[in-house]
Amino acid sequence: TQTTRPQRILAAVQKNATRGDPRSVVKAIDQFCRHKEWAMNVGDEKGCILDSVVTEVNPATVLELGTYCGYSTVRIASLLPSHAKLITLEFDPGNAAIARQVIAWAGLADKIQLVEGASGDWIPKLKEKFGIETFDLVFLDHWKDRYLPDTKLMEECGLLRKGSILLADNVICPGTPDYLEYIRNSPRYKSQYFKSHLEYTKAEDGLEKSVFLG
Ligand SMILES: CNc1ncnc2c1ncn2[C@@H]1O[C@H](/C=C/CNC(=O)c2cc(-c3ccc(F)cc3)cc(O)c2O)[C@@H](O)[C@H]1O
Ligand SMILES: [Mg+2]
Repeated sequence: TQTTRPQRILAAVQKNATRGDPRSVVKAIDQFCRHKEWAMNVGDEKGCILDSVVTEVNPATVLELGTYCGYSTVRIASLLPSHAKLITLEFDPGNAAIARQVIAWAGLADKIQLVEGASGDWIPKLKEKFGIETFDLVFLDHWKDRYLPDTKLMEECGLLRKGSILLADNVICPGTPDYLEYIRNSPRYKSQYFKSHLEYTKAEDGLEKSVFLG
């Protein structure tokens, strides 16, 4: 019977990556997606920008919206300080199951809390459920038409503090026009665009980094 793309990505990790070595997991997925089968991971080029932001922010608390196969989850968690926590939300059970195994292979399960559910349902519960005050860094990479409503929801739920960083993937391709318009014109954010390319292609894409001003 036919496997799914996430299942094929996991197989590539288990075949080519070293258990407990997050960078080898990242490399195995990038090799597979560049040479065998494209997939919507943030990828190696935008991944380097993600790495630099994570390193600069050195966050104690991270929220990721849209785990998919766990590529960016592993990439971010591999750079976090020992006490730091990453919560990642994924509502597709199949994708969540694959991501858990990718995260386990990387040896990062103790740093990552994968919550199987929809961002709209879970954002209002994160404080009480996980004892989170605010997030130092949020990585947005889920359905593109949900970036704006979920950002407003995070504001309303008091999950952002002065200095919290939002990093959004795909602001050009597929594009998040309503989010960009809001975040670039709001007096409550200072934004910066990092021009790059759509993962594993020559098409333009980029990341938008926004600081919440309180
Ligand atoms: C809405 N609330 C939500 N709560 C929890 N999880 C959610 C979610 N929305 C989506 N998800 C999950 O995130 C993932 C979805 C990601 C959506 N990403 C994209 O559509 C995307 C798409 C492209 C893309 C670009 C060009 C192209 F030709 C085709 C695709 C590139 C990317 O980098 C992308 O991130 C899935 O695993 C889905 O189940
Ligand atoms: Mg993306």
